[in-house]
Amino acid sequence: MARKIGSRYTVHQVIGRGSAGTVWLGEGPDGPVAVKLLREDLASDQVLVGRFIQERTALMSLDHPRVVGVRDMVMDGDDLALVMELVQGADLRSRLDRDGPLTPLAAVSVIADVADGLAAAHAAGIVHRDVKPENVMLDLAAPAGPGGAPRAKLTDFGIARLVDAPRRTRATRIIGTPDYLAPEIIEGLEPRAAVDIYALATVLYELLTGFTPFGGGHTGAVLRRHVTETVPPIPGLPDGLSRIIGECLAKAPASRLRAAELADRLREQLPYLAGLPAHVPPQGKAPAEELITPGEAVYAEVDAGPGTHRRRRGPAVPLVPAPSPDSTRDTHTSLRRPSAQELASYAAESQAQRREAAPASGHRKGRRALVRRRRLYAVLLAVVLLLAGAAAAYSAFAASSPGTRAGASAPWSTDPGADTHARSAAPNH
Ligand SMILES: Nc1ncnc2c1ncn2[C@@H]1O[C@H](COP(=O)(O)OP(=O)(O)OP(=O)(O)O)[C@@H](O)[C@H]1O
Repeated sequence: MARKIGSRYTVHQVIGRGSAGTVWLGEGPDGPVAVKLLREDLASDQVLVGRFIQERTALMSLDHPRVVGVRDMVMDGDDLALVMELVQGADLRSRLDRDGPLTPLAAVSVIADVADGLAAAHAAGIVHRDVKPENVMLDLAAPAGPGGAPRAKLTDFGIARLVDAPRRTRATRIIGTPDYLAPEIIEGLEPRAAVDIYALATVLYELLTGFTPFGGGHTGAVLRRHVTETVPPIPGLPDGLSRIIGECLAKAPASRLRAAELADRLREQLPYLAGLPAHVPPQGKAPAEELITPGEAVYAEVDAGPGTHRRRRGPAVPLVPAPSPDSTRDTHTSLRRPSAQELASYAAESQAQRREAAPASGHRKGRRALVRRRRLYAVLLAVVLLLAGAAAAYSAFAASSPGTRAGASAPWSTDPGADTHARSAAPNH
């Protein structure tokens, strides 16, 4: 059913839904467009509308081949809509869900494209703040890139800020998608360009392996890992590419590469990636799932504006996928920011858990096994001594009491009444 949006656009059919609204296929004066109609509750928020007007110029002036262009921003009665360039293709999440990890060549080519888009945005002073596979469109109408990889475009620029800032971004809350959140956001710092680099490196990791480096399990566990854990290495990757991923996932924002540098460094890697196969994730239980502790429930508070907290698209579990109902990924969530003490306690807890769970060196592993064996022997010895003592005491008692001999089966009865009855009845026999 066709519907008018403002005086210039008509939308025909829904092509996608996200947390902020519905995306429609539409028609404008210059041809086909994609129109994102924001949710009603957002569209009626006066602060958001003000922000919408404020951001209009910045978002519309971001013009780059690796960014999905915002053509117009429309306010019409109850409708608040972003009119975008229509991309003939699919988002990267759908591609990943359908086909699994990409070959290293395709993954790096796609991420280099997105880094180009980010470089343009950062140069214009715009931080995306919600880089994730859902927000990368694969442009299937464009000629393919290196190794036949589709060209990529980053979309949803400024949406996280636009939609979330007016009502929810207080000092105590975190806005974003947990798997891709840079540690400084969790620690309460103002998100700068480096948060996009961290998120993009997380996406690269996910394209290569099929899972995010710190995702999986309870949201609190995910946040803690971002702050305290080191990146699990990807086997079989050229060192140069592993180094790039490590630098971009550095905990300190200043240590990360800038977007333009990242794009260049990734393209330098392309010759070394030709012919490398896509990663096949092993099956089994994810070690990170075992690291989740009950204390992490303090993070569970979620701002439940309609649609702001969605769980979907299956598990994003570190190392191997685990079909746990708790391991689906939150997308675009508003969370309570943990206090410094909570983070510190999670850090300490994390180290302790790591000592327990991480593969130990042969020496430490052997020593722990020895200590465990000794403890087991001590417990067994104590049980044997106790039983021997009890048996001796019983034989002494049995020898000195004829009444007990008469009701010999009674002391072993599981019925306390039977036991009492046997002993009290014996003298009458
Ligand atoms: N410019 C576009 N051209 C073509 N399809 C688009 C365009 N923008 C979005 N879509 C489609 O609409 C779907 C929903 O997009 P939307 O941006 O609303 O949500 P999302 O990014 O998937 O999730 P969230 O908003 O929760 O982060 C996308 O998955 C994509 O398939």
